Amino acid sequence: MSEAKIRIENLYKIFGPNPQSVLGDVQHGMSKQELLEKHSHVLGLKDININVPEREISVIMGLSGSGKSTLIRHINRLIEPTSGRIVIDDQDILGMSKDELIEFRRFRASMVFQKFGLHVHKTVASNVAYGLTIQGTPEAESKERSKKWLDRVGLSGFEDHYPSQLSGGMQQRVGLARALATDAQILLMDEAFSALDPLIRTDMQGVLLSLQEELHKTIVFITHDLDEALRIGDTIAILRDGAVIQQGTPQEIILHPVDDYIYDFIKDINRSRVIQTKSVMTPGEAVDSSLTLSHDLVLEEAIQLVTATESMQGNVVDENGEVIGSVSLEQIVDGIARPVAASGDDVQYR
Ligand SMILES: Nc1ncnc2c1ncn2[C@@H]1O[C@H](COP(=O)(O)OP(=O)(O)OP(=O)(O)O)[C@@H](O)[C@H]1O
Repeated sequence: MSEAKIRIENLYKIFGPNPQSVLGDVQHGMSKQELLEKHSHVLGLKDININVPEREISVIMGLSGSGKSTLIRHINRLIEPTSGRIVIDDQDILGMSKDELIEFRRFRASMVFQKFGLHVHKTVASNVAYGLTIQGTPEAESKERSKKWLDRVGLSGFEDHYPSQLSGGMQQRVGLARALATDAQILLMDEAFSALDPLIRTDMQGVLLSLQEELHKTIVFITHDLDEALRIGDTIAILRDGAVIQQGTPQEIILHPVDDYIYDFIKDINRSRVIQTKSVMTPGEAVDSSLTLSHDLVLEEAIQLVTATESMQGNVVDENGEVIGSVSLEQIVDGIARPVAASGDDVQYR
């Protein structure tokens, strides 16, 4: 895993007239419900500790009201914490002056919003150039960069259109181009695709993933949708009532849900499309089979290849083509059928 670009440490956020007066109670375990009933304060975030690795997509997932928006808005200090630290590139952003903060938002962190946040009276090209204009970039250069990013998100030819002339999916492409045009290393995406129809949404996820293969931004992506989280997240943190219940890679979360709450989230997913060969294989030496399977091949595809062999097994190779283990038909079927730990042990939920 890459180094942490953003470190969120012991972060608490309490909404209400006097958060400091009830912070101690929350730190000693007072629940969200009790805090509301006894002290009329709302617990937004509770002891959040998350490392956001550089050049990866970190998904924050949770149901409505779990604290996702509150959390992402701390990263560019649209919200001030009650307590805790947010360290970006080894700098505690809570110590930034007003000017440093403006600089940070202009050059280092861009945001993509659920409702696109476009200027309705500006053309598509001006919307994309907006961040560059406030950075002080000369007009000709802004224009050129705006055009380049519109090309990259598949909107060349739409420069002079207005947002209302575009579909929702196209408007969000403009939102994405605007965020990318500033060259900020950090992208904060708050339910960025949630307002889109399912097919367009899947399409936008593909656009983001293919751009990311080349750009390697540090992306914090908020969603309430598990399929989206599994598809785009290098890591996922799941929030409930303002606290992180589990964080890990999609494979870890599916194979090792820490409790019933997480299990309820994952139990209906199509495991064969998410679990990869490496997660069910026996690590070690090659077995007698002419079949090689990539370590990240999903089980749905692996099962077809393995059933076509005589020995009903194959060797698993890493990205360099080196054998790292083997997998049998039985292991694949087991992985698809029920939750198993990477070790092959059954997972107990209670
Ligand atoms: N300004 C505020 N004042 C009081 N309570 C707030 C404020 N902002 C958020 N909250 C509360 O904090 C909790 C977390 O809210 P938040 O909006 O971060 O959740 P969310 O997971 O983003 O939900 P959604 O998906 O519905 O946007 C909720 O209980 C919410 O009511």
